[in-house]
Amino acid sequence: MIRVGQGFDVHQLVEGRPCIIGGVTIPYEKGLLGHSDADVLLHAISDAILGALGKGDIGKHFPDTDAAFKDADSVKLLEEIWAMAKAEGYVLGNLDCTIIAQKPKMLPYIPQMQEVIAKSLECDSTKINVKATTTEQLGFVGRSEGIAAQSVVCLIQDVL
Ligand SMILES: Nc1ccn([C@@H]2O[C@H](COP(=O)(O)O)[C@@H](O)[C@H]2O)c(=O)n1
Ligand SMILES: C[C@@]1(CO)OP(=O)(O)OP(=O)(O)OC[C@H]1O
Repeated sequence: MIRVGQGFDVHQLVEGRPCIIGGVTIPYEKGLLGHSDADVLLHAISDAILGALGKGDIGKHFPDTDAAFKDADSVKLLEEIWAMAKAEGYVLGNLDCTIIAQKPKMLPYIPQMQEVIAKSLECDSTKINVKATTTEQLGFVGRSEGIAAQSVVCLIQDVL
């Protein structure tokens, strides 16, 4: 069986927080605000996988009211979600995602993000595509008030 899912997330950019996107800490004057490490890209990917599995969203599994997830490493959350997919016999077909950010420049960090994501999803990094775009200075992203990310995923159930 083939299942598809999509995910979308937004986090506010504030001073005094690290800028962690796709599991990579990017040097920047601001970082993303959240209950966890606020890794907007990994949250969009997590939601896409949960969507494909028909299992709700990241907040359902890791509530932002639970102190256990304060400053949580989103790589670990993604790995837990991937364990659910594996338990149902799925492998990753492919994953495509977009970071929507006016700043900072993502391009230099994308290969490293793809490696982190591929390791978490136990697949070759050729199955993972990360892109970035600005909003041409329009809207909250364009004013650098926040960063958004979206993702689509294709999961294939191993039916040997
Ligand atoms: N935060 C970002 C945004 C964009 N990029 C790269 O720049 C290219 C041009 O962006 P446009 O929004 O003007 O289309 C884009 O294709 C990305 O390669 C980036 O690295 N970081
Ligand atoms: C990841 C979780 C974990 O508590 O916290 P946040 O970092 O606030 O992220 P968000 O994408 O707003 O919602 C999911 C939360 O449950």
